[in-house]
Amino acid sequence: MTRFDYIIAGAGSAGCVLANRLSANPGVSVLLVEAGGQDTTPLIAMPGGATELMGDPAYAWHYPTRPFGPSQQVEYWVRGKTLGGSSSVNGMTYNRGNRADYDELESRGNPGWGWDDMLPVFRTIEDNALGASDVRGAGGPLHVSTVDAAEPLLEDAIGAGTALGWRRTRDFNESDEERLGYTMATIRDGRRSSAASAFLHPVMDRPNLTVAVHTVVDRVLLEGGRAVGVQGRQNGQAFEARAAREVILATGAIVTPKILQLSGIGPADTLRSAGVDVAVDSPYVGGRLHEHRAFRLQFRLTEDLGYNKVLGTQTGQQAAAAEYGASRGGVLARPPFDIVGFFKTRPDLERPDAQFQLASFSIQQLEPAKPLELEREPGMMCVAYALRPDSEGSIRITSADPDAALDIDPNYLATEHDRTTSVGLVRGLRRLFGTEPLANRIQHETVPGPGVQGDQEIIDAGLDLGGCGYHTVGTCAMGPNDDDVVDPELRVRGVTGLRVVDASVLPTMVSGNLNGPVTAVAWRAADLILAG
Ligand SMILES: Cc1cc2nc3c(=O)[nH]c(=O)nc-3n(C[C@H](O)[C@H](O)[C@H](O)COP(=O)(O)OP(=O)(O)OC[C@H]3O[C@@H](n4cnc5c(N)ncnc54)[C@H](O)[C@@H]3O)c2cc1C
Repeated sequence: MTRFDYIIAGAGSAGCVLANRLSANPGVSVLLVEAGGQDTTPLIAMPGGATELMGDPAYAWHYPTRPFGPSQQVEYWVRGKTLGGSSSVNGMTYNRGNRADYDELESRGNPGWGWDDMLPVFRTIEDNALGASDVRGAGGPLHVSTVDAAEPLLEDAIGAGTALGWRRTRDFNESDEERLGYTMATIRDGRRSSAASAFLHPVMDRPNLTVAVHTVVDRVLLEGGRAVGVQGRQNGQAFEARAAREVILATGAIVTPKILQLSGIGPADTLRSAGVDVAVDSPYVGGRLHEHRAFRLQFRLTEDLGYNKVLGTQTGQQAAAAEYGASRGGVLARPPFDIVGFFKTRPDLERPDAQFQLASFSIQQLEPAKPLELEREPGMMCVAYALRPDSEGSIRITSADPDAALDIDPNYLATEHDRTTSVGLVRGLRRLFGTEPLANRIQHETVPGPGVQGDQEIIDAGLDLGGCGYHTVGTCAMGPNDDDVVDPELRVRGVTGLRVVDASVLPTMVSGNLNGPVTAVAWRAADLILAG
């Protein structure tokens, strides 16, 4: 059996940062364990490969949820399964969330997580093409740029937003007002900047860092109330490794609570009914889950504009690939969503409560765990969600067998806040698409369609035709109370030598997409771990 100072489970957004930071001291040995394989496929570096990767079981996990909504559909929650984790398959939109999000985290009893602590972290990790400023970083490992596209259709969409009073911006992270513009993304010069390319590959040759791919962690080894290692399978064979200092779970907000529960740390009733001995009765492991419910709107265009024509046929795809190969340019060098915007669903709000992302293509009805298919006719798609949902779902094991399906209950739109905000956001987006100069480009709404008008109809359509935001948080949330899963230093309560560092530690949703925030959480967590 092998022994290391630190074992990090999961080489995703958080795990790659931790591996980089913890192995910086050559006197410390680090094992990074990843269930997926190497990230060598060119589809990862090419931004346009994201939609293909999401449907490919070699690079993505597909976790089924409980049936929900009017049609009792089962939804598949996608996560990255390779070095870089979800940052290798995600949509690359770069948002950090705002001052108020982090200040709230701190005011809930988590010292050191407020904006004044986190802004310097973001500035350290960023290499923003807009250059350094009071609120931006340059020269850091993570490449970020605003992917402009001076296309008439997109310009008209931005024009409609500014006509509604939303500010046009090139840096969404500068302010928290109503704003829209071309997507700021973890892309530079036509290449994705994943957590692996930014933080892991540059240090892979350190002799004190071991990276074990195709290695699944099933359980944390506990001895006398201390985490002493991990147990799992490597290429199908039993695998065990020991940690002299700490085990750190960074397997993401779906799997980290699963591993804790399989290790006997979780709600006693869940563990007992799954046949797992209870080591620590920790009631909120897997609970307090928050996820964005993304509503989808689609529109038919009056002219043959947008990407359906280019990417909807094999010839068009080949031409786009040739353009990308020749110059790393064209549509495949862009993030899936061209425009991002934030707005208020009610004028009296202090800050935006809705986010949308707009693409100049439209998709056929989603099929579980299948690549997206584009429509043939010209269309635009918009996905949007209530920024800070407070409905609480859960993730529970159903058996002591690590291969058994999880019980994932999204519990979407369970609160009045989430329902009202979601209805407001759909109405706000219809206003955007009905405003000139964009209105002139729109023939009609195809999804959910003009017949869907009442509040309940809008909510039902969002549940049946929308999707998850891929932003699960809260399942091992930090907090000051005895029953919070981890303390503000991300140590798992009830045992020693064990931390959680990934999206699951955030007790509330940050206002936006999650890759940037998780990267920053991991950077700060590394400081805490190194400080002992
Ligand atoms: C399809 C998709 C699109 C997204 N789009 C965006 C976007 O545009 N912008 C944005 O900011 N955010 C986006 N996100 C969200 C963001 O990427 C994630 O929130 C973030 O990457 C989560 O980081 P993490 O470290 O918590 O987990 P992950 O990055 O998911 O890492 C977890 C890692 O653990 C590994 N693992 C899982 N189980 C085991 C096991 N048992 N043993 C060992 N290893 C295991 C996984 O393979 C993975 O590599 C998207 C996410 C997805 C899935």
